[in-house]
Order: sequence, then structure tokens, then C-alpha cells
Amino acid sequence: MAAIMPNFGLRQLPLLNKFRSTLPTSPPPSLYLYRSSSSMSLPVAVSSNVSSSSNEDSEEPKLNTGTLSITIEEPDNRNKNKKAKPFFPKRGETLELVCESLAFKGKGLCKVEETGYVVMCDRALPGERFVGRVTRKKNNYAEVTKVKTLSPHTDMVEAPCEYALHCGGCRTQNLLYEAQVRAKEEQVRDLVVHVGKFSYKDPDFNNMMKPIVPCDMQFHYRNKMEFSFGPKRWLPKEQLLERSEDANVYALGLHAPGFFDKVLNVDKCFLQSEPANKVLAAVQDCWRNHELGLSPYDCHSHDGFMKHLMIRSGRDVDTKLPQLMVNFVTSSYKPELLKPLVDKLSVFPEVVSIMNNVNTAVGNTSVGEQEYTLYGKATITEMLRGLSFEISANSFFQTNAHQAEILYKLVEDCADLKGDGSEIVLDLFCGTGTIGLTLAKKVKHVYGYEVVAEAVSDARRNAKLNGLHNATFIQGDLNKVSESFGNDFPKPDIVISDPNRPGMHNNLIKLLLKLKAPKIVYVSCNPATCARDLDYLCHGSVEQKLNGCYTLKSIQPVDMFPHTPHIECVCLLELR
Ligand SMILES: C[S@@+](CC[C@H](N)C(=O)[O-])C[C@H]1O[C@@H](n2cnc3c(N)ncnc32)[C@H](O)[C@@H]1O
Repeated sequence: MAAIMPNFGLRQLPLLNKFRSTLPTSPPPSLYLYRSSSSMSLPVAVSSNVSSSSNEDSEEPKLNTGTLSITIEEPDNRNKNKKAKPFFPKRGETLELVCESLAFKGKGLCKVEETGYVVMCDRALPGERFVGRVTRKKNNYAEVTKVKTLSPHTDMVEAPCEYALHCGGCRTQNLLYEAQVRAKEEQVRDLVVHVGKFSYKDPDFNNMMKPIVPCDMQFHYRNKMEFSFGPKRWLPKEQLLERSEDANVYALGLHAPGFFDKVLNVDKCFLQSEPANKVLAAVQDCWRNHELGLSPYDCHSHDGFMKHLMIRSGRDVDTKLPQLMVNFVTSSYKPELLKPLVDKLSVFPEVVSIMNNVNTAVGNTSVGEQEYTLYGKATITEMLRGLSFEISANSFFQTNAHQAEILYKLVEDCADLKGDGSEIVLDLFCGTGTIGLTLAKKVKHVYGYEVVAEAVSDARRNAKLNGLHNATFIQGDLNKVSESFGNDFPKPDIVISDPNRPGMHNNLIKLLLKLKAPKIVYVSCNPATCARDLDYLCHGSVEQKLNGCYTLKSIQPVDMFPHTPHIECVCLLELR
């Protein structure tokens, strides 16, 4: 039975509904090849959930990438005796492959003909036939790089961005959007079954798996982009010969996929707003001028001044007009060097804030030890579900505010508040308090926990700004919760948990299982760790000494980031 599309007052893509009616009730073909063995290793972003605290942005994480052994369920008897033949590719060997589906990090999942051996390839898209060269071997699969496309993928479209094929930002711009979301939906299903250990055979399974909510704004949706400066431009192989002189010119742009030290020069990005692109163009136009004496930071020699250019977009609360914050991340504090850029950018009516984060560390992070306001205010504003939020340079804020409206509506629907002001909400990983505050008017009290001190002060300021006095925000590391954690607040009726990519720490899961709130709404930006945590909360784990006591009522993927591999999910769990 096909899953029923809830309304949510959202525009749905007609083509998606067409796909939906054919959604498999058993694993997609890409997984059949594993049938012969009872367990396998897939490249999933899961480690043991002993993650460290961090101020990660939800869509640009530092992953603990590892492999995870999972048991494959046999949905029927058709392939029971079909065994993948043993096959051991050698490094450097070339293989002719067909991409079957998209898997973790948007990599193309392929199988070697005849043997069924699994191969993962970056930037291979479903239906594409190509020659791949083996670069790495893992236990049960190999990674290949694409050498040559023999025939293109199905659902191919022309990517509007000239950098789409080489930039580390977008991976699937030349795949029809409807096919992108279909692939994401399938990925969540697979993970829920194979990592979460929920069964296709369960009569409630299809009802529980809600269809993906697509994003109706497929370009210009990102309100924060971070560009890097570099001493040399990275050029894709095929451009090296004809544009070799370009390679020695300073770069400002996005990283080549997988390389922290290779910068693809970018004059325009289709993911950020038009006013943000004007700012990028203005910086590109002048920063190489020798008279300005601006040098890009070299992450090998650690010389140079300009590290990153961050552009954040928001809206004026009264006029609803766009507002921009420009943040220069530099290796030292030399405001006189930045002055010509500040003078040039401050004439843009949208630019209301120019910041300088000074980061003297050798790492690549954009958070400075010191922050200075070079022009205007230190914050910009954005609206979310009728509330106003002040956002500083380094605080977490949903990067797609347009789709965050929809995400938060889904959270509120799952919370299903009584509206009589009697309930207690525990907002874990609350960031700047956005989810808790959007619920605060309907509940008795919100308790928010967050590790980043600046985000906690932003949350407190945002509560005041919106006249909300029933929200308490506490700075704390949720990876290090003690037994007494539950004594710090009244028993919650609803727990919202929105961790970053590593998911929830075992200690926290243990405490949630002890706390026994009637409802948990789990918001996740990593379906793999989400599936693992759902397994613990619902089925428990003898090994981890966890007694699962929740029922997964629904899991709904939401596409927050078209053309990228990222998937958000909203899950509702109810106490058994
Ligand atoms: C995905 S964001 C969610 C933020 C917020 N719920 C929202 O919707 O804007 C995850 C948040 O968890 C915070 N965080 C990460 N590790 C943490 C930890 N160990 N303890 C508490 N908060 C943590 C991050 O700083 C970040 O603000």
C-alpha cells in the first residue's frame, strides 16, 4: 500500500506522487544484492554514539564516518538462495558499472555485473553507465572514482550552475529534482529497515514512513554561505591544460569535493540569494588588487590574512526586506586592511552588518576567538513561524529559513500540543531556541539545552525579543549528562531532540528512556544516526544496556537542501 500523503497545507510535486504510487514495500533493488549474507557493512555516518560536543552546522558536519554492520531482512523468499559470487577488486582496477541508487553522502551505489559486488562512486547518478577505477577497498565494498561516463543517468537535466560538476556544494544539480527527492526517500526507508531494524513486514510500516516533503524553492534557498580564500585556484583535470595560467591566481570560492585545501574559484552561487551574490561579486572584483595588500591564507604554510568570507541573509522584521551580514574571517586583527572592502560593501542597502572574526588557529574553522563589528550591527534578523530572531555571525540558525517554516510546522504537528498552557517541553540541542520558542505560546514552560554559550545567550535574547517569559535556556553538554539531569526541570510532556549529525549520545538515550516523557519528537539531519537512535529508543539494546520503551509512530523526511545529499527527518515516538 502506498503511503498516504498528509496535507500540511503544502504544495506537493505531482511527479512525486506518481513515483509514490510505485514505492516499494520491500527494499529497493539496490539492496537485493546483499541478500545472500545476513550482515554487511555499509558506509554510513555512524560511529558508536559517543560523539563529542561541537558547534557544527547541521549541513556541513564533521562526520565520524565509519562502517556499521547491519542485518539484512529477507522481505520474501524470492532470492533466498541467490548468493553474490566472491569478488575481490584490486586497487587501480577499472570496472564497468551501472549506478543503481544513491546512498550515504549522495554516493552512487553500483554492483559489479555477475558477482553483485558493491561499489560506491562519488557523483555517479542512478542509471548512469560508467567506467570506474577502484581507489579503496573496504570489507564488503569498494570505492571507485569515475573515469568516463559511457551513457548518462536517467532523469538527467542540465545543471544551471557552471560549477555544478566540480563544486563540493551541489552534487546532484543535473539530476531531475523529483528523482533527487525520490532517492532521498528511498535512502531513509533503507536506513530505517537496515539500521533501525524496523520491519517491512510490520503492517504499520507503510503508514509510519511518511512521504518526503520536497522543497518548492530549489535555488537561492541558503541563508548562509561560507567561501574560502586560497593562494591557488583548483581546476578540474579537463580544464588544467587550457586554463593552466588560472591555476596560479588567488582563489575565493568553494572547496573541491573532499579537499579542505583546494578552492574552486566561484563568482556566483545558485544556492544563495541574489543580494548575497552581488556581495560576492563585489569582493571578487577587488580583493586581488595588489594595492590593497590582501593575501589569502595558505592552510599548508599558515601564511596569509584572508581565511573565509561568510555571507548570511535575513529579513528586516518590519519591512521584510532582505538584510545581509558579511563576515570576514582573518588570521589576525588588521581592520585597516579590510577598510577598502568595508567601504565598498557598506554602500549596498542590504548590508546591515560587517563583522570580522579573528581566528589565529591553524585549523580551517570560521569561528573566531575574537569578533569585531566593522560596520553596522552585530546581528541580522530573520522571521520564523511569526517570531523574530536575532542571528549573530556564529550562532546556529536553520540554513533554509523557507523550508524551516515547514519543518517546524511538522514538529508542532507531531507535538500535538493541547494548547491549554499546561505542558512542559524539553528542547534538547536547542541552538538559538527557535523550535522551543515557536511552541512556547501554547505551553507552560520550555527548557532548552545547548552546548554553545553564544547560542544560549541568543536564545535568551530571542525569548525577550518576542515577549516570551516561559522559556529557560541552559548551557550544557548533552553528551555528558549525569544521572541527576532529570531533576533539573519538571517532568516533560514532550521532548524535542534535534542533535547534529553524530546523533544522541548513549548517556542521553539512557536518560530519555528513564525520563519516560509521553512523546519524543526527534528532528535529525542524519538519517543513519537517526535510525540507530530510533532503534535504541524503540527496541533497546542488550549490548548497550538500553530498555527501549517507545513506539515509532511516524518518520517524515524533509528536503531542506536540494541538489545536496543532506536529508532532514522529523520522527514522532510515543511511550508504550
Ligand atoms: C541541528 S542543530 C539544532 C538547533 C535548533 N534546534 C534549531 O532548529 O535551530 C544542533 C544544535 O546542537 C548543538 N549541540 C551539538 N552538540 C551538543 C552537545 N553535546 N550538547 C548540547 N548541544 C549540542 C549545536 O551547537 C547546535 O546548536
